[in-house]
Amino acid sequence: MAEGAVVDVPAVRVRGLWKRFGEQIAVAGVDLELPAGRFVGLVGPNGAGKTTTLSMVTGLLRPDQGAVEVVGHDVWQDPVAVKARIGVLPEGLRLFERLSGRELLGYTGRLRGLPGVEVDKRAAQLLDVLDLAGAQHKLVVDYSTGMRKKIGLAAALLHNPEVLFLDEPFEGVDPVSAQTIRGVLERYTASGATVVFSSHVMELVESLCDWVAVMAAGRIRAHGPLAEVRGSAPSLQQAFLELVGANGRAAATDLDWLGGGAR
Ligand SMILES: Nc1ncnc2c1ncn2[C@@H]1O[C@H](COP(=O)(O)OP(=O)(O)OP(=O)(O)O)[C@@H](O)[C@H]1O
Repeated sequence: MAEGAVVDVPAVRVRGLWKRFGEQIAVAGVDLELPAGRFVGLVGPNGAGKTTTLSMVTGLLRPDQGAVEVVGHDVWQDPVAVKARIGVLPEGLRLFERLSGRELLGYTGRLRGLPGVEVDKRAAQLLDVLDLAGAQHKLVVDYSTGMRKKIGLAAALLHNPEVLFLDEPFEGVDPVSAQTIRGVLERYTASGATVVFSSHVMELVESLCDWVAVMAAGRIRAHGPLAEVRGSAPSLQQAFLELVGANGRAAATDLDWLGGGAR
């Protein structure tokens, strides 16, 4: 970890977090502490509450109850301090469609208060590394799904945040670009910064993350160093299935009408 990084202050501290949508309790009392300088994976089945949790942690959604601190600052009492220190690539990212990728980064950088020369330098480097240089003058509305993820990631990294939150960052991204993104993120965490990302892809989480939080039905089922969460299971996938109780779920054998035979 880099000298001078926030060693004792966790990157994220969540206490008693709750969120209900009508009858649906999406997040049911989450307590979580994520150490700084880690590559953290937040995993869980569909509807587990990952996106709702990340939205509350990043100040996009107000919790019903509970407190969140990011690098020691309360998200809801000191939102400006938190937002200056984080980068977010949310699910269903909304971008300014009528700007080119280059213009979008220019605009984001100025909003972040960076000097124009610095914005230009960082934008050019990010576009280059993420293989978007050739498309930098295209309007964002004409970008593919993967290109949108990449320009969103560039915008989230531009101000060199202390903590980067990514919701399904690899969805729709081709394998070559995924490898590039991995490289960028590994370099970023090696310098003491923290990445928190949600994913369904266990192999990816297992190969990238050194810290994992498993969520199911609005609660944290396990969290800690990857090896600890995996325990004696042969893979994170297996540990995950055991933790979320999916092993007993009705198997596809019930669908005996599916496939050959009578229609
Ligand atoms: N705005 C909303 N209004 C009503 N219900 C919601 C809303 N957002 C989330 N939910 C519900 O809260 C629960 C948790 O949803 P959430 O999107 O946080 O899960 P997730 O773990 O991110 O799922 P996935 O992996 O499928 O993206 C689900 O039951 C979902 O239907």
